[in-house]
Formats: sequence, structure tokens, C-alpha cells
Amino acid sequence: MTRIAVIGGGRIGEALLSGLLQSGFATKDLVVAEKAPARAEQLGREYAIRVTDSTADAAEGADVLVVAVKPGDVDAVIADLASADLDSENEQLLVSLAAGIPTARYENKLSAGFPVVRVMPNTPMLVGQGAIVLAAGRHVKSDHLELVREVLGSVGAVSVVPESQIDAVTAVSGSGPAYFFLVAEAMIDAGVALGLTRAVATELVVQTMTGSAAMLQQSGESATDLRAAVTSPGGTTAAAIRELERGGVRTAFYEALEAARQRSAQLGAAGEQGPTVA
Ligand SMILES: NC(=O)C1=CN([C@@H]2O[C@H](COP(=O)(O)OP(=O)(O)OC[C@H]3O[C@@H](n4cnc5c(N)ncnc54)[C@H](OP(=O)(O)O)[C@@H]3O)[C@@H](O)[C@H]2O)C=CC1
Ligand SMILES: O=C(O)[C@@H]1CCC=N1
Repeated sequence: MTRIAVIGGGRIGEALLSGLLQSGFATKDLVVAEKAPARAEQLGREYAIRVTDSTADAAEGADVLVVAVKPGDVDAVIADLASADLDSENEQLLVSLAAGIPTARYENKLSAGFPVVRVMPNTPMLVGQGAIVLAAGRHVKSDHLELVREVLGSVGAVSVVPESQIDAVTAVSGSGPAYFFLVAEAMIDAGVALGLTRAVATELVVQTMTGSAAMLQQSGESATDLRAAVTSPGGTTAAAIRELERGGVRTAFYEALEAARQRSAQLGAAGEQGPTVA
């Protein structure tokens, strides 16, 4: 069985751990390095896995090292890994989940030839429904990529892109769940403003999102066609969409995703310390 060390047991680290355990990974094959003591204690208690405060300790004996700390903490983790006894000949490989950080940042500091895969996941991994995108670094061979695909395939749908596209991927699917949660929040509040109870508005919005996503995934029809099918001539949907377009919703999405892509590229720039919160 593949042994996995997750360095950084925050929100995305926990989403990965939880998804892996639900998919059948054994607790003995997982270890977490988490430096916040309260968080470490909570993870150990909740998931019955080994938790350590040392990156080097977690890395020892692991096949896959997953870096899940904030971008501004990555250099410290790289320094710990560089002084630990890592060995690419032992088939260890590193998977970085950090937004913006290029594979070269790791490759330049780790032992020569160490394979690094840059991954952009998203939080629906928590329920086995992640959108997970891989980009191979310079020393990654096809069997490394297959191993990462197999491990992460247990917590979502995996695809592969060139690293030059990962900032765009981050804008679309990495940050993407937040856009949907924002839309859900706004629709629930609007339903309440129309007189529905919050419980009813929430149930209707969640089911509408779930059903619409299932149609997009299963019908084979485009988003444009599915939207047109709801929009009767002179009807209620046309009236609503006219208001959304008047509010600039489409332009707002173009600009929002461009801002996210640019921020991802900035986070990877040398010397950028990253945000205080991820
Ligand atoms: N959240 C998301 O939806 C997504 C996040 N990502 C990426 O995943 C990474 C983690 O994000 P997220 O989980 O949200 O962040 P969090 O801040 O929730 O988690 C990071 C955790 O790592 C701990 N930590 C920091 N340094 C170390 C270290 N040297 N060794 C061990 N643990 C350490 C932090 O402790 P402390 O708080 O004390 O610093 C914190 O508990 C980021 O790089 C982000 O870009 C990618 C895709 C989606
Ligand atoms: O907001 C962030 O920076 C991280 C990366 C993608 C999602 N969350």
C-alpha cells in the first residue's frame, strides 16, 4: 500500500485525509505533520492517524509527500525536506498542493532529480467529489504520475495539464467551490427576502444546485442549452436573467477569474510571502 505523509493538516490537508480514509486507505498508511498543537491533537483524535510536528519525521518512510501548507510556509517546509534524508531512488515523490508555487521552487532545493508533481485540488475532495488537476515537474516519470493519479483518483476526478495552465486551473476549480457557495448564499438570502423561511430557501437552493450539476454532468448538453431550456419566451427566467446581465454577472466572472489567476502567479513569484490566510 502507498504510504502518504501530509505536511500541513489544515482545511485542504484534512479534506484529502478524510477523502482518502473514506475511500478505504488504512490509518497506518497515513501520517500528518502539523505544527499547530491544538489542530494536531484534533486530527489525531478525529481520524486515529499518527500526527507529528516534524516534517522530517513524517517524510521518513513515506512514498508520497504531500505539501499542504499555505504558500508563504512552503519555503520552510522545503528547507526541512532538503535537510531530511529524502531519496528519489527510494521512489519517494513530492506532491505540492500550494497555490502558485512552481515545481521548480522544490526542484532547485531538493536532491537532484527528485520528482515533484504540482496539484490543484479543491475542497469537495472531502466528499470524494474533488476536481483535481496534476502538472508534472521536470523529473516526473509516467509511473510517478500514474501513482498520483491513482491515489488522488480515490477522492475525485483527476486530469493532467501542462504547468503553464495551473494558475488558470486554480482560478476555475481550486477557488471554484467558493463561487458556488457565494451564489448559494445570495440565492438563499434572496429567497428569504421573498418571504420563504431560511430552511425552505436553503433546501430549495441546495437541491437546485445538486440537480443542475447532475444534469450538466449526465445529460451531455451544454450549459447554454440547459439554460435555454429553462428560459421560456417572455417568462420568469428571462426576466431574472435580464437582471443578472444588467448587474454584470458575466463580466464579473471574467474579471474574478482573471484576478484569481493573477494572484496565483503572484504567489509563486520569488520573495512573495503569500497571504496570512490561504
Ligand atoms: N483551502 C482550499 O480550498 C485550497 C487550498 N489549496 C492550497 O492548500 C494549501 C493549504 O491551504 P489550507 O488548507 O486552506 O490552509 P490552512 O491554513 O487551513 O492549513 C495549513 C496548515 O498547515 C500548518 N502548517 C504551517 N506550516 C507548517 C509546517 N512547517 N509543518 C506542518 N504544518 C504546518 C498550519 O498551521 P498554522 O495555522 O499554525 O500556520 C495549518 O494548520 C495552500 O497552499 C493553498 O493554496 C489548494 C486548493 C484549494
Ligand atoms: O484561496 C486560495 O488561495 C486557495 C487556493 C485555491 C483555493 N484556495
